[in-house]
Amino acid sequence: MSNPPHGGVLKDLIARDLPRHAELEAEAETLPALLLSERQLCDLELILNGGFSPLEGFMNQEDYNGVVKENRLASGLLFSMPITLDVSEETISELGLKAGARITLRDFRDDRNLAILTVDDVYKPDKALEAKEVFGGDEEHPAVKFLYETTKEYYVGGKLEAVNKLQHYDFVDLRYSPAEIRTHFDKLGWSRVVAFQTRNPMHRAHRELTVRAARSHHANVLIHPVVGLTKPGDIDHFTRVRVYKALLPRYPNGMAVLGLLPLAMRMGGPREAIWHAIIRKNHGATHFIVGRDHAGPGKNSKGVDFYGPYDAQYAVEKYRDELGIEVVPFQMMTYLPDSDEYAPVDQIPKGVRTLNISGTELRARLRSGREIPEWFSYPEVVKVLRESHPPRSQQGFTVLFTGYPNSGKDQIARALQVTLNQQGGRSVSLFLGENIRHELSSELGYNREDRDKNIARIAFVASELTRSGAAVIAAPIAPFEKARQNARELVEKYGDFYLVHVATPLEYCEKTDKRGIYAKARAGEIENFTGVNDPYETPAKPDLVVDCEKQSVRSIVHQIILLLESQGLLDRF
Ligand SMILES: Nc1ncnc2c1ncn2[C@@H]1O[C@H](COP(=O)(O)OS(=O)(=O)O)[C@@H](OP(=O)(O)O)[C@H]1O
Repeated sequence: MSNPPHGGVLKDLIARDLPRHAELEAEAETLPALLLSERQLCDLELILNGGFSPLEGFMNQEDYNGVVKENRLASGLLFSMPITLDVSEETISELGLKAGARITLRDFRDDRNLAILTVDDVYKPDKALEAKEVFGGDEEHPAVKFLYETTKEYYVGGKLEAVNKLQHYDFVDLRYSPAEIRTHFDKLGWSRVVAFQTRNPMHRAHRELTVRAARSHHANVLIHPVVGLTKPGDIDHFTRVRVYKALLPRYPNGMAVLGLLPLAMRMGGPREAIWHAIIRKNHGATHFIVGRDHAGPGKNSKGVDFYGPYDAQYAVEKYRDELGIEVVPFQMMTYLPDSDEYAPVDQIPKGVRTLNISGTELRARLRSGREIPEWFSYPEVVKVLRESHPPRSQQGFTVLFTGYPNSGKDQIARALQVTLNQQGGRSVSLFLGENIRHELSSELGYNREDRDKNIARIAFVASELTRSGAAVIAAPIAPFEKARQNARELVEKYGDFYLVHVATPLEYCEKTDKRGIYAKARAGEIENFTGVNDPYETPAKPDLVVDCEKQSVRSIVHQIILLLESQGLLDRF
């Protein structure tokens, strides 16, 4: 038998409402509909499948106030995280949201009807209070930023009736609802289960920690990673799940199960730890590991920790009697090279040597292709990480040339393409100003708005190619600083971006113009011609400045190659 759910009854609304499916589906089609955001969908999924039991819907004002102020629902039951459905004033009037109204909640990805909400109340939350009480109030806290920047001004409370499950297309076999995982535990004959929450890849330390927890509590292990929303910048869940799958065979046979949790984390430290424990209890776990700085977002920009390292552990300890799931506090595990074992940091005798690789160090090693030792992680785990974090020599990048017409940027761009092709190892895409005007921007002219659009399109394509590991060489005029800066920001999400200012003087560009295009512009036959009757903004922070009047194309290309080499992009293994 698994642990009873929070409040005693698993609120599996999908199972409850299945007998009325046809009727509810028909009604859902007739009601005003609200398209849910990604975060709202995560919350909805866990309300519908009972992961948030005893909730049967989004919180009304009474529940919300109780949870914000004292971690309690109106019934008095412990609950630490506000689960609310936010809407704007326009949506309230568009959908006619008022007590008693019924609306359909839809999935924005496929327009499927997921649930019908019967409105209990519509209320305006005190965001400052929520920010302070629930998350600690620091304006840089990701959940506080989300609250102020993304969350709408009103909340709608009300119970839900389930119409359809959310559709998932990734790792479907590993997604267990609470009822499914409980059945699975029963099948395996597990009655004591210690759940492990994670939003990071797992290495040897995590395997040791979970096995120790299992050993000391005579339990089996549920590896229960979050695959909904985690902290921005985290390793994507596709990579992480492949890591967990690779790690699983390293557990003694039959000891551990991997199940994915579609939770939208808030990074709420102590509040979140209580919430996580309740969710795991609903999934049938009897024990829950709470580590150092559990669900904490780290430090703010001043280097101050959002939470103390053990705040989460104190919080769960405070409610231990009513949580109904035993919390297993854990210290960080550290490697002891002399005995080739892992031990909790607080149990290491003075003078014993320890080794550790921080997350930052790990990322640096992945980037450079440097060794990741077996004492830290398993080769099969490292292999998965390396596949999604290729070394610099296999990462994509973009070189954007900017300069006057006939500045020589096209010749340099072509020569650079040939040089990179000679080196091999990457696909190289070349976008000359005129090709792009022909293929991608044929309807655009040369006023500022159109030029900005042209550069934005080049940047979009360049960013996608950079993401997939290609080298992109683009050579538009790109006369405006803002558009160049936007291009940089977009590409840098996925790889390196280098701006090369081809600063050949205008007179020289004009003098050597064999196409006669400057002459036409001077004769008034071309409007908005850069350098003649349209401005060129000199780049404020180019990565390189070159000049075709003074330098040969060959020497300029060599300079660029040296720049790329210095950044590790041309290394060979
Ligand atoms: N009005 C006007 N101003 C500037 N350039 C003009 C104009 N009309 C046509 N051309 C020719 O169009 C070529 C491509 O321009 P771009 O797409 O690079 O311009 S921009 O970056 O969008 O500003 C560019 O060629 P290259 O310099 O060879 O790229 C110009 O020769």
